[in-house]
Amino acid sequence: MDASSSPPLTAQSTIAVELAGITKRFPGVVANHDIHLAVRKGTVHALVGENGAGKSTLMKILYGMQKPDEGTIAIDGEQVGFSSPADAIARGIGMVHQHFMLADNLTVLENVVLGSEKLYGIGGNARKKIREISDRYGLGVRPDSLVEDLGVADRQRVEILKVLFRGAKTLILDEPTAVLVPQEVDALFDNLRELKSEGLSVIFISHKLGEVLSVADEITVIRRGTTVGTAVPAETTPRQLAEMMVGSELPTPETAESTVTDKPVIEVRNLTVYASGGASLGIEAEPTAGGVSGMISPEVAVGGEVKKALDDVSFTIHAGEVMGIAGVEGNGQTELIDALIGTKNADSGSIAFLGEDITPWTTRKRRESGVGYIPEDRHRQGLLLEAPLWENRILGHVTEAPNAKGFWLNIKGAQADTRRIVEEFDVRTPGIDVTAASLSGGNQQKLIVGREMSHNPKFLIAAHPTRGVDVGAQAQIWDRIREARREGLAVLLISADLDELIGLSDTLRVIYNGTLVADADPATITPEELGSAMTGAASGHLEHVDDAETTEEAAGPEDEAR
Ligand SMILES: Nc1ncnc2c1ncn2[C@@H]1O[C@H](COP(=O)(O)OP(=O)(O)OP(=O)(O)O)[C@@H](O)[C@H]1O
Repeated sequence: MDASSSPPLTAQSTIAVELAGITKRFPGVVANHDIHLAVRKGTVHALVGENGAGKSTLMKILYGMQKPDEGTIAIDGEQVGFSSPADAIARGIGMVHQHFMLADNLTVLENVVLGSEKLYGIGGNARKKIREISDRYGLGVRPDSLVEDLGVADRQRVEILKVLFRGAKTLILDEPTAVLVPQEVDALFDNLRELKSEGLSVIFISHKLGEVLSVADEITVIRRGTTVGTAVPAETTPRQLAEMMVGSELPTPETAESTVTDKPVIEVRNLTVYASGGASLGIEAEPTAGGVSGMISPEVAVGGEVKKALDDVSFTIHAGEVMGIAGVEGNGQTELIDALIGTKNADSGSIAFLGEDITPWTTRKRRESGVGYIPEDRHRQGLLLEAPLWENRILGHVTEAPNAKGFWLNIKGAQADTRRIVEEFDVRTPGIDVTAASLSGGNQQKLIVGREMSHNPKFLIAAHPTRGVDVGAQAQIWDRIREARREGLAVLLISADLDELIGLSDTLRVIYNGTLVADADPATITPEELGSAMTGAASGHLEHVDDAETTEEAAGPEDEAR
C-alpha cells in the first residue's frame, strides 16, 4: 500500500456523504441496525462485511432504491430524503451494479444517453461530452463502439462513464473486480485514482480484502447489520480485516495435498460447439435447473455465419482431481459448461462419464447419474428467485432423495434437508419459507453449493463457486470441495478469481478463443502470469497443449503433490 497517495484523513476533510443511524428491517431480519458511514471527498471508501452483513441494503438506501426505517442521509452536509434512484442521481450519487446493464446491440453513445437525452441530446453534444469525460478520467471509451464488441473491462468503463455523464460525484461500485483479470484490476484502480484526484468519491464494495487494502483510503466494516469499526489500510492486514468482519480469529487454512487418481471420470474428446446453439440430436428442449436447452440449428444463425465457440477441445478429469480453466469471459467457457451439463448439444466430438458415452443424454439423466452443477448465473440458472428456499432445494433434483419418495415428491424431506443445508452451510436466513430473492447474494450462492454437494456428485461442474461469497464462507466452500475430492470427486472449476483457480486446482488450463491453448502448474504460476496467458499472451511458464495425448499426460496422477 502506498500510504503517501492517500489524502490525509483529518477531521477537516470534507464529508461528501454521511449516513447516520441507519436502520432497515425486513420481515424476520434487521438488515441494517444503527449504521454509520462517512465518506470523505476525494477518497475511495471501502465497505466490507460477511455475506448478508447489510452492505447492499445500505447502498440501496443511499441510491434511493429502498427507504430506511430510521436514520438520515446527508450529502455535502445537507440532509436529503430519496424516494427513487432519480432523486439520488440528481444529488450526485451514481451506482455501477455488479451485473452490467448495457444493451448489447447499441453503441456506447446510445447506451450512455439512454434515459438522459435531456442532458446533452443524442447527437454531437453528447458525443463531445462522452469524449471529454473519457479523456478527463483516462477511461479510453469510444462513443461509437458497439457494446457487443467490447470486453468485460471496457463495458465496466462504459458503466462508469454513464454514471459520470449523469453528474455523479459519489460512485458506488458493487464488487467491480469480481469479473476482471489482475491487469484489468490495476487499470480500474488507476481510473479510481483519477476520479479521486478530481475530487470525486468512490464507495467500493468487495470481498477481496487484498484489493481493498491496496485501493481504499478508509474502510468501514459491517458485521451482522451494524458498523463495527473503521480501518486505515496502511495499518491493517487482510487477516485482521477478515477477523474484524467475522468477529473472531480465523482458522489457519490446511495445506492441500494431491488426491488425483488414475481413474478417468470425464473424458472429453474433440468437442466442438457452435456459438449459435448447435445441431439438434433429436432431444426435446427440457426445462432443467440448468435452464431451458435452446437448440437453434446452425442454419438459423444470424447472417448464416456459424462461429465455433468451442473448437476441438479434449481433456480428461480423473477421480480426485480439480481441473481449473482460466480464461477471460466469453472464450468458450459457457459453451463448455452447457455441453457438459447437456443444455447444449455437441456439434462434434464426445463426452464420456465413467466410461459411458453420455453425449446424447439429457440434462436430467446426467444429473441423476451424478453430475453436480453450480451454474455461472445463479439468478437465471441456479434458483427460482420467487420460490421459497425449500423449493429451491428441490430444483434440479426432483426425482432424487430426500426430495422424492418413489414417484412422489417428499416435501417434508426436502424441507428438513433445507434446514440442514442452512445450518451446515451457514446460510443467513430467518427461515426456509422466505424466497430465494430475499437472501443476500453470497447466501444464495451458499444455498446452491449446499444443494449440489448434498447429492454426492461424482463429477461437479463448478462455475464461479464462490462468486460474491465472503472470505469465511469461501474457505468453507473450498473445504467442502476438497473433502469431496478426497472421496474421489472430479471437478471442472471455472472461475474469474485467479487465487481460487490456483489454490484449488490440481491441473490448470487456459481457454482462449474456444480452444485450450496452454496448461499451467498451479504450484508455481502467479495470478499475473495466468492473467497474461488469458489475454492471449502466454508466458514462458506455460506449456503449449497440442492434443488430447499431451492433455492426458499433463492431467495424469504423476502430477507432483502440492
Ligand atoms: N428485499 C428483502 N427482503 C427480505 N430480506 C432482505 C431483503 N434484502 C435483503 N434482505 C436481508 O437483509 C440482510 C442483508 O442483506 P444484504 O444484501 O444487504 O447483505 P450484503 O452484505 O450485501 O451481502 P452479500 O455480500 O452476500 O451481497 C440479509 O439477511 C438479507 O437476507
